[in-house]
Amino acid sequence: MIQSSMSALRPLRTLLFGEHYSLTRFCSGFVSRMRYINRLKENDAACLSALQNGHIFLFHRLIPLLQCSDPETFRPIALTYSEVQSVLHKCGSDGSLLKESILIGCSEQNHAQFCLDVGELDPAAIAQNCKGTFMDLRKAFFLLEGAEAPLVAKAQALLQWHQINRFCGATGQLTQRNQAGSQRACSSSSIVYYPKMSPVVIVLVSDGKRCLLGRQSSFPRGLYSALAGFCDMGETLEEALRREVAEEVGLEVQNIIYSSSQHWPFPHSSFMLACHATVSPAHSQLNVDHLELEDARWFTEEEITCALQTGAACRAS
Ligand SMILES: NC(=O)c1ccc[n+]([C@@H]2O[C@H](COP(=O)([O-])OP(=O)(O)OC[C@H]3O[C@@H](n4cnc5c(N)ncnc54)[C@H](O)[C@@H]3O)[C@@H](O)[C@H]2O)c1
Ligand SMILES: [Mg+2]
Repeated sequence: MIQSSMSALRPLRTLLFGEHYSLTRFCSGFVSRMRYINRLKENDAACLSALQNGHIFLFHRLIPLLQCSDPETFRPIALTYSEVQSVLHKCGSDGSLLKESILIGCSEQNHAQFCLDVGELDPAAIAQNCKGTFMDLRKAFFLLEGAEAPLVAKAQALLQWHQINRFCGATGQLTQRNQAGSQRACSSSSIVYYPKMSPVVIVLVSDGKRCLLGRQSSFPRGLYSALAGFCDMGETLEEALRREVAEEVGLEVQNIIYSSSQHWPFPHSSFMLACHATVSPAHSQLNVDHLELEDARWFTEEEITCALQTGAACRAS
């Protein structure tokens, strides 16, 4: 009975997932990778062994090493442990730096992935030996392959967190990291520190026909964005959203709908929570706080479509 219902499902499976679909592999691959990463965070010896068989992405003072396949596409360079060891030796390091690698994930081929900042070494020599180029992440972010941008962003965020959290806030003593780099602990206070993200709400406000975008004076010329702001301690997502829109443009929003979330590495890790919200057309008069925003305006769908298509600055009439 079970067998016959399974075979009845086969055409549907093939339709959904293709000829090579395997239920066992499809379900267990993700689960086993997540459990593997979790185990590496808790077991220093297992993590060290995974590093020796894993892939390592290099950074220099938080700038990722990338390979440019064509002017529009960049990819991070995945090096093996022995490749990094050889590059470090050529650049005058004894290789002990490798132990400072930080776990960032696990590839679909089950290779543990790590990042390492070689900030003390000559970047030109490293780049030449690896046939890559160090490129500021802000410039490279939108040129990276879809799945690789979040991995590089996560790596940079973790490296930065370790660099600025070397001391315990309670005792002033140096903290020690675990092998995976998923935490730092102070042996005097027993406080364990975990990588931190600040929750930020970002909201597209609509009056039914137009949507509201604003710009800070620090934005590149012509760039407008949905309104955003940090959540305060004790606030819900909805409270933070209502407060930010009220502060920045003087409107009271309704009908808040959560849309999606994203880690944002700049300048220090934020956890962006994206929402939609509305105001009634009768209450859409803006009262911009110019200490926070240089400008905020209502834009029609045609204006936004045109700006996105041409890549030009989005200008209101
Ligand atoms: N439209 C946007 O502004 C936009 C778009 C994409 C990403 N972001 C990200 O969202 C973040 C927040 O947006 P914003 O700058 O408009 O926020 P905001 O409107 O809350 O104003 C920033 C100010 O909030 C204060 N603040 C409160 N909590 C803070 C914290 N945890 N970290 C730093 N500052 C804190 C500081 O005084 C800071 O100057 C930005 O740093 C940026 O990385 C914003
Ligand atoms: Mg803001």
